Amino acid sequence: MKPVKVGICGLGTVGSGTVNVFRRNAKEIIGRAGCPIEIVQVGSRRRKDNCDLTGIDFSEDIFAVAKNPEIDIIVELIGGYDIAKELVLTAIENGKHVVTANKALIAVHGNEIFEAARAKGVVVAFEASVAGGIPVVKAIREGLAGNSIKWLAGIINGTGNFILTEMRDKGRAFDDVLKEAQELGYAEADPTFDVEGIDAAHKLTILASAAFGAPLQFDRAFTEGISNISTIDVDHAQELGYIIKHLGIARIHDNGMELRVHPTLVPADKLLAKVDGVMNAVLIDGDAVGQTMYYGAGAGSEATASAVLADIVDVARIINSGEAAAVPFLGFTQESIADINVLPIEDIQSAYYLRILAEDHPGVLAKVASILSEDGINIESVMQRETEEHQGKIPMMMLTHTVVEKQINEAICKIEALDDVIGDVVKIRVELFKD
Ligand SMILES: NC(=O)C1=CN([C@@H]2O[C@H](COP(=O)(O)OP(=O)(O)OC[C@H]3O[C@@H](n4cnc5c(N)ncnc54)[C@H](O)[C@@H]3O)[C@@H](O)[C@H]2O)C=CC1
Ligand SMILES: N[C@@H](CC=O)C(=O)O
Ligand code: NA
Repeated sequence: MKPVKVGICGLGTVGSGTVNVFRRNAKEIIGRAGCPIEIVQVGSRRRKDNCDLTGIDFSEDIFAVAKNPEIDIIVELIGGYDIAKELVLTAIENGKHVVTANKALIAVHGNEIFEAARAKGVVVAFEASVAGGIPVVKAIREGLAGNSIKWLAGIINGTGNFILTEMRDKGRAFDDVLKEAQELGYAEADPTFDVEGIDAAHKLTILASAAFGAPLQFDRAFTEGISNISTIDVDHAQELGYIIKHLGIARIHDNGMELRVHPTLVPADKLLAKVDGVMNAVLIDGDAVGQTMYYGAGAGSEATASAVLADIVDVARIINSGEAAAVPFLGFTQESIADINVLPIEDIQSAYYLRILAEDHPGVLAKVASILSEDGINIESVMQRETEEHQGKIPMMMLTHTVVEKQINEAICKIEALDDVIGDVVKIRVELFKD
């Protein structure tokens, strides 16, 4: 059988991992694909010492790789929006199939890229773009194809989860842990994408579209990062029986879908609360199967290479069996993809954790409680703690029952207007994983 020839663009963390794992596991990979596979060319700014390129042509010009007539599959591992888009469209224009780990590219330009690929009859595969090595795109598109998916929630940024875990367990400083995540190759080229939730929102956008059969709508996602999480809230949440995790949540309703990324209190006994370090996990609720969870390394050189190579195997099989055998890009045929309105964050329903700093006067708690009760918000539990940091003042932590976000925001405005209340009220959403 004719060998399938691969060109890799970008020899960084993931690119070098892909070459190294391919060299190590070529026999199994080829055995699974059912045809010979060869990495014939690598394009990148520079070679890497940790990667043996013997027998592979090296070029500093990634566009030369994308146009190389010998190549069947272009693997885009340069990252970013603009040049990556031009590169992928050039590859498609030249009749190449594309494998990419670039969630920014798919979340923002995916609709256009898929259209170009469909017109040219080539495949765009992107398993590595969401949750690194976890085969979660495959799980949604294929394994759960018999379900109506109701919601999904996931820890989908390895860097952010690594930072939160190290801060909580070892008391390490935010910047120090971020620096380590960068050294380990977990972080994005611009690490604000990790800590401000943009990377997680890219991934959630992709998961939601595959789960619900809608076009990609990254610009409508609600995004809040982890940079404002304080150790006070991490500690108080734990006392209340919760762990703070940075979650991406997508949920379908009759009038639209939720698409939101933010720090979230997760009950400590839930599996998601126990997902630590660079690990990712995605919990998916399907009407037939119920809840299933997918867990594994969300970032890192070889873990991500694992997903890139699985896509190469899939595409090699398609090359040999015909395009008709390919799973549609978002799991649904183009004709059945339908627009779904993304609900504004004010319309979502959630339980909330509130931290209110007040003068230590009698009756403050009663005033706060009466505002909440007048606004129809039930309190689940209250905790007061004197701290050395806040002499003469008293932080009050509250958990509310589920309400519409607009309602809690109005109550917070009234609470902040009380004379006894100091500064802004801290609000963190609580997820109970119910329907
Ligand atoms: N590092 C990780 O754990 C994961 C990364 N990803 C994604 O994989 C992609 C690659 O990430 P990394 O390997 O971490 O990045 P990286 O920064 O380590 O590697 C990118 C490589 O591409 C080269 N490059 C970039 N632009 C170029 C250009 N115009 N011409 C020639 N060479 C160019 C760079 O020199 C570098 O060697 C990104 O889209 C990232 O979001 C996805 C999952 C996990
Ligand atoms: N920067 C990302 C890499 C994988 O997608 C992360 O930390 O999760
Ligand atoms: Na994946």
